[in-house]
Amino acid sequence: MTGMKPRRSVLYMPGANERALEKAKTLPADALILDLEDAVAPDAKDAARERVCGALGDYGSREVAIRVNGLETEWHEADLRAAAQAGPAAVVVPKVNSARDVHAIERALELRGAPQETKIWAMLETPVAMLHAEEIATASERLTVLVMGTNDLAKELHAELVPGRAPLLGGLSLCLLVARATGKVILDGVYNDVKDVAGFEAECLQGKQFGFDGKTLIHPGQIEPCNRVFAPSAEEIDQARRVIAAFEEATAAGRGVATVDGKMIENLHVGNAQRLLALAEAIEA
Ligand SMILES: CC(C)(COP(=O)(O)OP(=O)(O)OC[C@H]1O[C@@H](n2cnc3c(N)ncnc32)[C@H](O)[C@@H]1OP(=O)(O)O)[C@@H](O)C(=O)NCCC(=O)NCCSC(=O)C[C@H](O)C(=O)O
Ligand SMILES: [Mg+2]
Repeated sequence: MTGMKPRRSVLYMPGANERALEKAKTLPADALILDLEDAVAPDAKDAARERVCGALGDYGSREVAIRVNGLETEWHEADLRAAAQAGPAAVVVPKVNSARDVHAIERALELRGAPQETKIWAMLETPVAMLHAEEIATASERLTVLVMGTNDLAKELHAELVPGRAPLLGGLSLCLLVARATGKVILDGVYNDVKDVAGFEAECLQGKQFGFDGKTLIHPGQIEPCNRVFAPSAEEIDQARRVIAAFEEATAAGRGVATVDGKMIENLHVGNAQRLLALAEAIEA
């Protein structure tokens, strides 16, 4: 678990919005996605591409990704060429529907000389992607992160975005199963109402309880609550330390099981406790 990267809060910024790109330098999001897709109007695509690719060096040690336009669009080719040359931490690809799509991106990045450090983050946001999630996740070693696109998914499903997200839970669960089965990081979708703090926190908590590694965001005001919810709390850290200590003690005494606060602890609980402590350390660092 060394080298674990916190990705509690991953903020989208419209690539055409100079003010937002500037402001993000001082924002405490774990990672940033400079967007060339939905947040940029067609007339502004070329200027946004140039601005975003030129801005990459300005965000310190944080992961900075570029979201390109989708494979079927007229801007995709130019976006990918520019991103490959700029060498962001990742290229975020919207509306990935198959392993073939991932292979096409991988080939294009290699042909255009993208550094190996530039990873692929695939957005899962269509019904077809839900059905192909496993083949997408396993299509390339370069693909390290799955990103839920819950607005597009709701649109494609003809579903409503309601508190608790009942219409989306099947897709969210499926993608989480795939992420965990294939060892990929997975980020939850965005919450559109930037003024609804309580609703946003409730959705962060739901995402954390599901097992998401973090959440994608659209506004600076969402960063602090998101970081808080997705970080291990002081109680969770204390509990994890006690689980590890109790299990070590049991093992030393020749037992394979222990109890902490009256609850059974086995080897499998130790793995989770170690992961939680590694995340806490990575956040601290
Ligand atoms: C949602 C917004 C349009 C709201 O804009 P606005 O009302 O102007 O916000 P504020 O006035 O409250 O802004 C306050 C200051 O914060 C800066 N700001 C705002 N948003 C960002 C941001 N995302 N990153 C960095 N900085 C930001 C403003 O410039 C103000 O700064 P200052 O002047 O110094 O006070 C707006 O927040 C916005 O455009 N958000 C991002 C939208 C976006 O990126 N959308 C695309 C990604 S989401 C998506 O595509 C979903 C997915 O694909 C799916 O299918 O679900
Ligand atoms: Mg989308």
